[in-house]
Amino acid sequence: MGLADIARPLTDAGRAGLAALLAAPRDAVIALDFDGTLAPIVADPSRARAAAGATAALRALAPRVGAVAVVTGRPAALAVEYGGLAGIDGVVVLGHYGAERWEDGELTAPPPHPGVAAVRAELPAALKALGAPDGTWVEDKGRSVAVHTRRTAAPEAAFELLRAPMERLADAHGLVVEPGRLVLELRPPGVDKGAALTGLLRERSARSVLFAGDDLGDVPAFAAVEELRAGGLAGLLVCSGAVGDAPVRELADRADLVVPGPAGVVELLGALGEELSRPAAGR
Ligand SMILES: O=P(O)(O)OC[C@H]1O[C@H](O[C@H]2O[C@H](CO)[C@@H](O)[C@H](O)[C@H]2O)[C@H](O)[C@@H](O)[C@@H]1O
Repeated sequence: MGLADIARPLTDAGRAGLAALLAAPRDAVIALDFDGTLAPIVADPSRARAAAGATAALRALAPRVGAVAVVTGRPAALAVEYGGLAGIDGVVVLGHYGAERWEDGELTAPPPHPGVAAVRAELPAALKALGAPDGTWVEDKGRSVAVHTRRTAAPEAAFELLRAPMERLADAHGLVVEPGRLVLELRPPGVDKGAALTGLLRERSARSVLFAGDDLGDVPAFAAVEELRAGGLAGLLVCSGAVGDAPVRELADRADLVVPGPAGVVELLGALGEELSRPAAGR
């Protein structure tokens, strides 16, 4: 299947975004979330890896566009490792929702927020006192901690049980809760994927953007593209419709294009790469 079969945006804005990307790819940024978008969702976060064909598709696209970026809640170095991104020239990784940046093998990151150490110390007793069910699991991400409920017997109920208390614990230490797919992440405030993406687009003087995401943490990036579109940037918003979990309604409703999970994202990226490898007027 070619790009015309795979990428049929439902909106005028999305069609304009795709057209602008194809007309002037070197002025375009392709920005992608990691978990649920480039990598299928799995029960153990340490086993998440880029979907089959994702790394090859990014390798083919990177030299043809202004920039390829991975914008993720993951630590940047982990996204590089799990995504097989280390050898791809021109890829930027904005990790921890934009607090970290990895480029050309160099990681830049601010000092850790002191509230994270405090939460890390208090969390085991807090979860016990709350009666967190068996299977509740804490992922220590260094700059944040994430409480996962996917491996409990009733993941949604466990998520709801823990949500308000985790918000109180985060607040007590100057942190915020980032809710995601059966995960409550306690992290420093002041960054989000919208600000991270906007900064990158400005830095690269981008004239078009494709952003693909699947989860609540991607909503600020969708909002940023919507706002930038109002100011003249062309943009295509892609929802990676979850395979397994229900899609995040807010993203699916705001997307110009919904694709079937990471396999669909890879298919889209592959078709874009193929299209951009054809000789065309103006490129
Ligand atoms: O911004 P992202 O790249 O989407 O990262 C957000 C969170 O993703 C991870 O959790 C999710 O993926 C796991 C592995 O597939 C899955 O087990 C979990 O249920 C999902 O919520 C990651 O573990 C978190 O640290 C990220 O914040």
